[in-house]
Amino acid sequence: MAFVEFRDVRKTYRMGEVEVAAVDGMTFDIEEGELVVVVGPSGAGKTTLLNMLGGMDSCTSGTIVLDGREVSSFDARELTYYRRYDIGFVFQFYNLVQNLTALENVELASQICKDPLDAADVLRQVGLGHRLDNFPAQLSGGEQQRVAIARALAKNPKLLLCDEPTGALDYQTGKAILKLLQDTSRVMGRTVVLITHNQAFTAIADRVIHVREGRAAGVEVNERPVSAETIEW
Ligand SMILES: Nc1ncnc2c1ncn2[C@@H]1O[C@H](COP(=O)(O)OP(=O)(O)OP(=O)(O)O)[C@@H](O)[C@H]1O
Repeated sequence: MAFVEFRDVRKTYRMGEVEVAAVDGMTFDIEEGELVVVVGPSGAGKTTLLNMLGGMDSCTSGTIVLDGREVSSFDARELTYYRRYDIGFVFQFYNLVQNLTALENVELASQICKDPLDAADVLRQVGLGHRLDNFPAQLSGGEQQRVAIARALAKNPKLLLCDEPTGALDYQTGKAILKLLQDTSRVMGRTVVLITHNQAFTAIADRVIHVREGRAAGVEVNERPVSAETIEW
């Protein structure tokens, strides 16, 4: 059994008389410790996929399994625990609490977890050891995204889910964040799922899931992923 399994997963939204199939029979596996890039055009179903994997949305049919547990059969209470204990989220816009320091932002997340990592240690790991006491407004965009990544990692999650994490960053800063996410998988051994519309990111992934019209149109295992520093777009 794979670490993550999606089996014929569907998500339909009803808008008046019309039903929209945001995800329309999606099947793929993810192995533990992989960096996975989910790529596809706007409207393909990437965010819907991520929301279901992260327990923020439930599927209409199909099966979703993480680490041997059937997430797709969880009730609302189980989903709350799942989001809290098992999943770390990183979004395009960092969503930090503005009146808390970098350290306090990370500690806030650790406080709701069972087995959190030390907040200062994780901030040092993401290269922010010298910024612990700064407020978000005193940090650059890239530094704020590092805090957001530290906040997600401090929960010691089974899965780190990232939705367009470089979308608001300039080219060089975006590359540095990609490198950090790649190291999060390679060095720290975390399973990282990154969604993007940028095809260039596929070169750094262990596994690439191409999403088109609500389906996994192709899944590639990349035998030789390149370092995030070397890609260009
Ligand atoms: N809550 C909703 N209600 C109705 N339709 C929705 C809802 N969420 C998503 N959709 C539709 O489902 C489809 C897939 O949307 P989704 O946001 O998953 O795509 P995406 O690949 O993440 O796109 P983008 O790259 O633009 O964020 C789109 O046609 C979208 O309009």
